[in-house]
Amino acid sequence: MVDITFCRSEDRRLDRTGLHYRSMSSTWTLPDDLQAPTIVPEFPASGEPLPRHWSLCFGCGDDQPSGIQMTFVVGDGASVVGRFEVARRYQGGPGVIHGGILGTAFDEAQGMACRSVALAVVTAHLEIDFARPIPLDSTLEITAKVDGTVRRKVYTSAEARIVAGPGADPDVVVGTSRGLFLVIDQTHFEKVKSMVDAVPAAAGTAAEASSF
Ligand SMILES: CCCCCCCCCC(=O)SCCNC(=O)CCNC(=O)[C@H](O)C(C)(C)COP(=O)(O)OP(=O)(O)OC[C@H]1O[C@@H](n2cnc3c(N)ncnc32)[C@H](O)[C@@H]1OP(=O)(O)O
Repeated sequence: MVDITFCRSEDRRLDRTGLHYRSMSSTWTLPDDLQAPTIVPEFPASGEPLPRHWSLCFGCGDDQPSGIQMTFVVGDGASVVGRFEVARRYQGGPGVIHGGILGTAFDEAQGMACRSVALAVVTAHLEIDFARPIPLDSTLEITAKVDGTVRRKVYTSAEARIVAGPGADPDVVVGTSRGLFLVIDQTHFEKVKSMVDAVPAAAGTAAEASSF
């Protein structure tokens, strides 16, 4: 059997403290013309809750019972801190979170961080390193930030830690992510907004869907 520890190149190895996790990504580079994030006035102050962006969203919607219902507070600068419980229905491998659920959480958190610089964005590219198994029944915290912008492009990154329940250790990074989001305008959802759960008035309005 191959020991993958010895197959990793230097920049793919984990720091054993878990504190200084080095990215495994070979494709992600920040552009030379990256601009520092300019925070929009609508973004709440550090420590304030950041409301869900859409009530039916699988990541944060409180009218979406099948979703992971992440909650957020604003962090320092262009950052957010999101949390959710790793429910047993999110199981992938025996006893641990499904990778796609962790992907959802990163997508949601990095998208929410983009609200510091833009009113609406969509994900264009997302890449994840799964660093440690994440047990069911744990509470996962995702810290996400905007690293910078180039025109409509918003470059983000995030780290996940288990902060309560099985495996809790806030000093260990259990996953990391990098993502590119694109700022959109109201026309982006024009063609699909009538499809919103077939009952937009019950859980959110078409106007709300337009603003995402
Ligand atoms: C603020 C509220 C948000 C709250 C959180 C939400 C969390 C959840 C977010 C989601 O899950 S959104 C759902 C998943 N994503 C989508 O459905 C997006 C589907 N894709 C698209 O609609 C379009 O591809 C997209 C809007 C992303 C880009 O199309 P555009 O026509 O607007 O972009 P364009 O082709 O003009 O490219 C603009 C720039 O982005 C670059 N770009 C676009 N897509 C890229 C990509 N995939 N990878 C790398 N670069 C990309 C492109 O090269 C170019 O760079 P330059 O400005 O330097 O020339």
